[in-house]
Amino acid sequence: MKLNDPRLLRQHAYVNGKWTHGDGGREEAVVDPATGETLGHIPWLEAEQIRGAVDAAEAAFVHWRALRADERCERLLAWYDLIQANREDLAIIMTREQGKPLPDARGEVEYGASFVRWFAEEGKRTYGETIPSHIPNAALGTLKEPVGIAALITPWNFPLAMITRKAAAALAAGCPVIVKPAGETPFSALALAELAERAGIPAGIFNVVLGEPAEVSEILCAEARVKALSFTGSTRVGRLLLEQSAPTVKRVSLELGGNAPFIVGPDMDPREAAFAAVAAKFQTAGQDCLAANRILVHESIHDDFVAHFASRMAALTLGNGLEPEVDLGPLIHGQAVDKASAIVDDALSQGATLVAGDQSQAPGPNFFVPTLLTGVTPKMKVWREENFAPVAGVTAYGDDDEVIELANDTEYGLAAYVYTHDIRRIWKLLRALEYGMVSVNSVKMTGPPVPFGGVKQSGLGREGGNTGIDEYLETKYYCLGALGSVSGS
Ligand SMILES: NC(=O)c1ccc[n+]([C@@H]2O[C@H](COP(=O)([O-])OP(=O)(O)OC[C@H]3O[C@@H](n4cnc5c(N)ncnc54)[C@H](O)[C@@H]3O)[C@@H](O)[C@H]2O)c1
Ligand SMILES: N[C@@H](CC=O)C(=O)O
Repeated sequence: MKLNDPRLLRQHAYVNGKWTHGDGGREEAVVDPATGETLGHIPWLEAEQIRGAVDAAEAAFVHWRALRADERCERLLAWYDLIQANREDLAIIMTREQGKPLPDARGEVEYGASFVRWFAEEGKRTYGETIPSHIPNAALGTLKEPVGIAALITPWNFPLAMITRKAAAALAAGCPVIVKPAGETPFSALALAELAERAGIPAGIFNVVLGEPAEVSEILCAEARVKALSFTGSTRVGRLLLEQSAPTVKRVSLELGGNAPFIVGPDMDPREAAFAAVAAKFQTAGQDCLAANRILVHESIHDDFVAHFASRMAALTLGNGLEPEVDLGPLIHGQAVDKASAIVDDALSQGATLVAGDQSQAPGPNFFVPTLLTGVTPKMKVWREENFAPVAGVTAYGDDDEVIELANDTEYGLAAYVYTHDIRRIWKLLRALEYGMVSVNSVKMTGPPVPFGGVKQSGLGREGGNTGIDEYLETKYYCLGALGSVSGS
């Protein structure tokens, strides 16, 4: 891989400020999903080494939490500056290991860095409260204290931003972190570790452990010294980790799967709505928790919408993300392609219509040609499951009550899109949709100030915004009694 700074491509775990081999000699290859080329190898750490990361974090916590908030802020801003200074290398690493087009990877680096700057500042605003006392001669209040060691387990679809959105909040709050990135995309995490070290974040505060996923997660969940677990990934694994964290009663934050409805009202210009729906569906080749999977179009404009959607979709270029003009890269691996094919086959066997999506045109084994299905119904897998592929399903509906029922007919509740200019309809849908985030007439909805997260089986807690740091803080109540006469208490 050609980088301006080759030292950013690390092939070791990073524990207690040291680049670490696996004691057992186990390793995993990291493969470019566009070409099948092996980009490098990462070690799998053994159980004792994972516990060693917890020992290191425990020792380092004492000093990190004792720093003033503005001192932690300085280190985080130095990290932010280094991420920005190395953004092109970080984007290349990401495109090679994840497959997304280079402009999207640059966008993710920018997005990921923005959380570091945001939380560097938020760390200075972890205010406690003064409580009007009901106890004579006492002063009551709260302090905010770091929860302790945080384990951060992250997915492969956003290999950098899903780490910084958690790690920056935890570090700003005064917590050390142990990051377990996805095995498919470890190099972005390791490059972040290299830059954290250069930024002066002390040994033991930002650790990256690598290993067999179930093994590593089990150890981190079972460790009583790990006080918080923040996971982004599938609902299936999220449930498992929640269960594994129960015996040690951890603070658990879960950012899980989505199956977003995209609702188009009868008043919409079908072309405008179709272009927006294409943008909301095909980002990261559909491998996005916010992907507009279930497109619900009012029956009066359905046919026009579908025609515009199909022609916009046909203009998307599928290919290696390093090549210019590519809109969609590959899927992460062959199983993802198999899953997408099975979902399309299931829909067709139940009566859906394939408007476009000729897989014989795929430029390589991990590529999936953007696919449009109409006549999608709630019985189909393309409705029930998060397809995580460039497969769009369209369903016609008759009125607002019907579309609300359809949109909520899923175990997921992450994000929903609404396209209409009718203010009464907007308000009705906004209130009735069972989602953590509702975006009206805008595809873009995320960013540092946003409380990102889902309801139902899409997760627990919120990341980002003015509450994201709370996931890593404990509230300590104090009662100072016997103070003598306290004016106003
Ligand atoms: N809500 C959000 O903010 C958000 C953001 C990005 C991705 N996601 C979701 O992530 C999923 C895609 O990512 P993915 O395929 O990497 O998810 P995944 O659940 O398979 O993996 C996520 C992480 O868990 C680890 N893991 C996998 N199996 C495990 C097991 N049995 N025990 C413990 N750990 C295990 C993986 O190595 C990885 O680090 C989608 O469902 C997507 O919607 C959600
Ligand atoms: N696009 C999402 C990631 C989901 O996969 C985000 O912005 O967090």
